[in-house]
Amino acid sequence: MSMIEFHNVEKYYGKFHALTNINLTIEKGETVVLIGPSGSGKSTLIRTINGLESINSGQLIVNGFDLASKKTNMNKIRREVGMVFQHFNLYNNKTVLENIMLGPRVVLGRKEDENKKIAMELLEQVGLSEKAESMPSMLSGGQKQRIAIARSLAMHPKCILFDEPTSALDPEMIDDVLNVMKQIAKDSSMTMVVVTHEMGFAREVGDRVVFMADGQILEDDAKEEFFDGQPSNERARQFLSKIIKH
Ligand SMILES: Nc1ncnc2c1ncn2[C@@H]1O[C@H](COP(=O)(O)OP(=O)(O)OP(=O)(O)O)[C@@H](O)[C@H]1O
Repeated sequence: MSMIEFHNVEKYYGKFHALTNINLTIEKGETVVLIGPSGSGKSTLIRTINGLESINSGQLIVNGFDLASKKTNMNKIRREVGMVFQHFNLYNNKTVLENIMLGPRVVLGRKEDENKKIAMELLEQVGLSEKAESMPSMLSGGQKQRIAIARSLAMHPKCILFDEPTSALDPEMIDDVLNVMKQIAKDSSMTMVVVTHEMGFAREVGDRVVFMADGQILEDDAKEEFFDGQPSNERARQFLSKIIKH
């Protein structure tokens, strides 16, 4: 069974056609990088996977569950599919440790000792053990994003969606966050869908690159094909040469 399957998916915002005939299958353990110009529908696509946006037609299956079916428990989908946002979305009135422990305590009922142990291990994994008792306002953007990643991992998701996780960061913070993401990508059991312009990340740990424009998927290639060959789509080629230049 694949982790994510889009079949002929359409999405409208009012009359605006945001996603057109999306067909995309993502296997368990794959890291897929989604690229494309601003407004091409990348965020919309990624947000349909955990139900933050609904679809208008077609079929979207996540870990075997049909998201359009009333029988599907969306809370279960959101437990299994984590999300990391551009602007972190941490609870600013809670310590770093509390930010990480809250979801597992409330949603999973994880016992306090075990919850704390897992949270501390994750803080170590993202290189921020010494920040456990800090408030998010005391952290840099890159540190906040690493905490947001740890918080997502604490739920033991099967899949994590990353929506431009480094685009709000100062350049010197970006590598710290990408390194944490690369570590996660190397864990072969985790499925990752990443909207990013960081082609170094795609080259190093991506399995596939998907190019979108105007709400459509115009290119879906294995990484080697995308970078070492040439995307067959003209717009994808132009986009690639533009982002690689900058
Ligand atoms: N809630 C909404 N209501 C109406 N239109 C929307 C809404 N959200 C997004 N759109 C429109 O849908 C299109 C796709 O937006 P989306 O955010 O998915 O693109 P994107 O590729 O992620 O862009 P960016 O790289 O700038 O974040 C855009 O034209 C946007 O204006």
